[in-house]
Amino acid sequence: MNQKNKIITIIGSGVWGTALSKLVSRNHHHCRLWSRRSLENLESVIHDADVILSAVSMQGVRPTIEDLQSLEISQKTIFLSATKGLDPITTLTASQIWQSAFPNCSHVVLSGPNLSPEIEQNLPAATVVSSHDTQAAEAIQLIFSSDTFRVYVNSDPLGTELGGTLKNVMAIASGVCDGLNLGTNAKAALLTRALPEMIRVGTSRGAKQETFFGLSGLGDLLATCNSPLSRNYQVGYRLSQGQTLEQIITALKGTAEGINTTEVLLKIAQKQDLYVPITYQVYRLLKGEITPQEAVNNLMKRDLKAEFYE
Ligand SMILES: NC(=O)C1=CN([C@@H]2O[C@H](COP(=O)(O)OP(=O)(O)OC[C@H]3O[C@@H](n4cnc5c(N)ncnc54)[C@H](O)[C@@H]3O)[C@@H](O)[C@H]2O)C=CC1
Ligand SMILES: O=C(CO)COP(=O)(O)O
Repeated sequence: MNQKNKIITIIGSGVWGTALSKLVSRNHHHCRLWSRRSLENLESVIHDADVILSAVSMQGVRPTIEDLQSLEISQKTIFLSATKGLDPITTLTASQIWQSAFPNCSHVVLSGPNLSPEIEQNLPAATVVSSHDTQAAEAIQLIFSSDTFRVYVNSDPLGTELGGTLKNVMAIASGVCDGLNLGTNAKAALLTRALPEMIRVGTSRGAKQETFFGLSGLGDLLATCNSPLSRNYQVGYRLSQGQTLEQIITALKGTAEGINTTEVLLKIAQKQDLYVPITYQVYRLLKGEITPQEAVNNLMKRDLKAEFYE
C-alpha cells in the first residue's frame, strides 16, 4: 500500500476512536470518524477507505459487522481492530469475529499501553500492531508512527489482543488494591501473579507466551493497573470505597470492558480447567458475593504452593 494520504475510516467515536483519529490526522492522512449517531451514512464513509478501524466497545462489534456486511468492501481494505474485549457468547476476541466476517481481507490488531487521555495530550507512547499478514501490519505501523507514537509490529495477533483484554480484569483488582491502601508490596505481588494468570489463559487459546512479556501484555498491565485514568482501575477503586457496581457504571465516563471480560474469562477458565484465582475473586466481587477485603483475604489464604509450576 502506498503510504501517502491514506483514507482511514474509524468506526466508533468514543474516547479511543477520537484519540486514534487525532493520531491519523496529525500524520496527514485523511480520517473519517463515524459512529452510529453520525448523520453521514456508513456506506459513504467506508467508500474507498484504505483502512477500516473499529474502535467500538465489544458490545458494538457484532452490530457494526452486520451493518458493514450489507455493503461493498474491497478486498484491499485492511481491517484494524482496537477493541479490548471478549464476546460473551462465543468467547472470541473482536478481531477473531472480524476475521470470520470478512475472511478475504487482511486483519490487524492494535493494542498496547495507550490510555487515551495521554494519547490525546500527545505524550510519548508505544503500541503494537499485529497480524498474520506482515505487509498489512507494516502498512498500519507507517500510518500511525510519529515522534510521539512509536509503533512495533508482531505476528501474534491473538496474544496481542488477549494481553490488552485480560489485563482489564487485573486493573479492577489493582484499583481495589490501591483503594484499600494495601501498599506497594501487595501491588507488586498482584501484578506479578496477574501476568502468569493471563499467560495461562492466553497460551491455552493458542497465543504465544512471549507476546505477554511485550507492550501489549506486561506493558498494558503496568499502565492500566497503575493509573486512575483507567476506567477498569476506577471500577475496582470505587468498589473498594463502598460504591455499588450500578452506581459506578452510571458515573463512569466510557466503557470498562473488564466487567464483561471477567465473566467471559471465568467461563473459559472453568471450561478448560485453568487456575485463575485473581479473576475468580474479581468475579465474586463484581457479583456482590464478597467484599473487597474478603477478596484480599481469600487470595492470601489459599493453599501454599511453589512459585512456578506447570
Ligand atoms: N479509552 C482507552 O484508553 C482505550 C480503549 N480501548 C478499547 O477501545 C474500545 C472502545 O473504548 P472507548 O472508546 O474508551 O469506549 P467508549 O465507551 O468511549 O466508546 C464506545 C464506542 O462504541 C460504540 N458502541 C457501543 N455499543 C455499540 C453498538 N451496540 N453498536 C455500535 N456502536 C456501539 C459507541 O457508540 C462508542 O463510539 C474498548 O474495547 C476499549 O477497551 C483500547 C485502548 C485504549
Ligand atoms: O486499555 C487501556 C489502556 O491501554 C484503557 O484502559 P481502560 O479501558 O481501563 O480505561
